[in-house]
Amino acid sequence: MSSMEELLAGWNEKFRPHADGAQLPPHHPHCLACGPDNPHGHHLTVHRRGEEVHATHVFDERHVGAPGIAHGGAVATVFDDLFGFLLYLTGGPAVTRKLEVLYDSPVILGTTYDLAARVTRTEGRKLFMEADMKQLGGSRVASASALFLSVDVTHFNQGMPR
Ligand SMILES: CCCCCCCC(=O)SCCNC(=O)CCNC(=O)[C@H](O)C(C)(C)COP(=O)(O)OP(=O)(O)OC[C@H]1O[C@@H](n2cnc3c(N)ncnc32)[C@H](O)[C@@H]1OP(=O)(O)O
Repeated sequence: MSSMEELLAGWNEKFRPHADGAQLPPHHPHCLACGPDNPHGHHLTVHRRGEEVHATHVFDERHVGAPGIAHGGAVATVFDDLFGFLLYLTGGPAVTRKLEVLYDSPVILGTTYDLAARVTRTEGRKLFMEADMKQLGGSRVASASALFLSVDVTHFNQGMPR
């Protein structure tokens, strides 16, 4: 099965309503952040909590930037993908148009972090989102804001081999 077929497989299942507390399905098996079959991936597991999505995550040596510290791009990857799970609550596909990350403190490898994301405003096709990453029961280490734009499923045809 191609990655595109994997993305579209169960599309209706992905965008059906998900109960509060439910674990949300990965975008597709090889997704860099949430795909269970991607050996380089973050294997993010995400749950719905009310109108938010939540995850806990431990960055490891595959995500290293400075020694012992997560690469800023890896942190951004996790935020971007977490925003992608909010689409299961808003009910349709959208893609990142703008992503901004504020790095408050180094994200330390081997440490468990709590992440939460929410939609703050919608305006036509525009979805404005915010997220934060905190030490367990502790202070914020990073936050992010994003603009996603709703797209038709044909958007993803652009990834098909030519
Ligand atoms: C199934 C889901 C998986 C989710 C995985 C996790 C998320 C991802 O990693 S997605 C991958 C990364 N993102 C991408 O590849 C997207 C690449 N970009 C594109 O394809 C296009 O630019 C796309 C589709 C986003 C937008 O294109 P297009 O439809 O032409 O929109 P565009 O005309 O630029 O903008 C639409 C509206 O947004 C507004 N807008 C655009 N950029 C901004 C901005 N930075 N700030 C505020 N408004 C903006 C525009 O002004 C316009 O407003 P209006 O309709 O009121 O005039």
